[in-house]
Amino acid sequence: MTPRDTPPGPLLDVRGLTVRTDDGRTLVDDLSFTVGGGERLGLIGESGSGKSLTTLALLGLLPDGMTATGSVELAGTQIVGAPEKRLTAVRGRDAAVVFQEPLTALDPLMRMGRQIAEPLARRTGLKGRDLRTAVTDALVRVRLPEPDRIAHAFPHEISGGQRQRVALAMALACEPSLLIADEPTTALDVSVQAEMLDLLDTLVREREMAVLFVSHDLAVVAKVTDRVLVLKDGRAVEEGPVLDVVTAPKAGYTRALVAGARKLESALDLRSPR
Ligand SMILES: Nc1ncnc2c1ncn2[C@@H]1O[C@H](COP(=O)(O)OP(=O)(O)OP(=O)(O)O)[C@@H](O)[C@H]1O
Repeated sequence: MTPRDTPPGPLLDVRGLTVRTDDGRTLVDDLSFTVGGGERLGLIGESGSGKSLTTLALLGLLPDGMTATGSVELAGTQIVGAPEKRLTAVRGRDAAVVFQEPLTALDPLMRMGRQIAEPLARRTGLKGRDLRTAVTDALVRVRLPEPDRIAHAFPHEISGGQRQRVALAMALACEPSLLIADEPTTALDVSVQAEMLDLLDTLVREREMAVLFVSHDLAVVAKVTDRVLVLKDGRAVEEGPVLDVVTAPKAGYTRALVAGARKLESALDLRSPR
């Protein structure tokens, strides 16, 4: 990871984050949490609990008709209320996001190689043949076979699992300090899911990158995070080390989540020591 002049304190410091619609509905309610450099936090809750809106608010990407209040400091930059120019500088460099549906992040009319080349060129200044080599390397690093074929393909010409790897390669191309992964495996087949989780785990570990991992699936979160924050109806109901929350959940809602978590046992067995 390229060292940057980041101020002391957590990499991501969220205080009293609240998201309201223009017609007065509160969808995220007074949320506070931190993510330190290299730390992995899981954000968990069932559908509609406010996970996606929280991640969008962290990067100033809320849809029209919604407003965030409170404070989100990312690597020392205040995101809430920041002008677009400041947000553009932060996105990709300090935090990059991988969404559930990679097509959200990919331009359907641009070959995959060019899409990865753009952030790579911005960060490294590479051009021409060197840039092409760097693109191939980035595709190899996310374990894509036939990187040259993938680089020449359009998004619809490769599989969903391959697209998600390309989206991950794009997110990593800027070497962000924080990777936000919003249900990155939910749309994938179960076998592909496990590979993707393993890949994500390895790549962020190598880079000592912090991760905010968003999922409705406690088993998945238990595999890849250190700490977990449980959301219900836009509010935090519980937070703690993932093993504590899983083995001794305090809130009734968390207890129900744990009871319902499929394959939790096997997930914990597979959890690699950190
Ligand atoms: N563009 C929008 N306009 C109005 N309400 C919205 C919008 N997007 C989300 N919501 C509402 O905000 C609440 C939180 O949604 P959010 O998408 O953050 O939940 P989530 O936990 O990410 O769920 P899922 O796992 O299904 O994506 C829900 O009640 C949802 O209906």
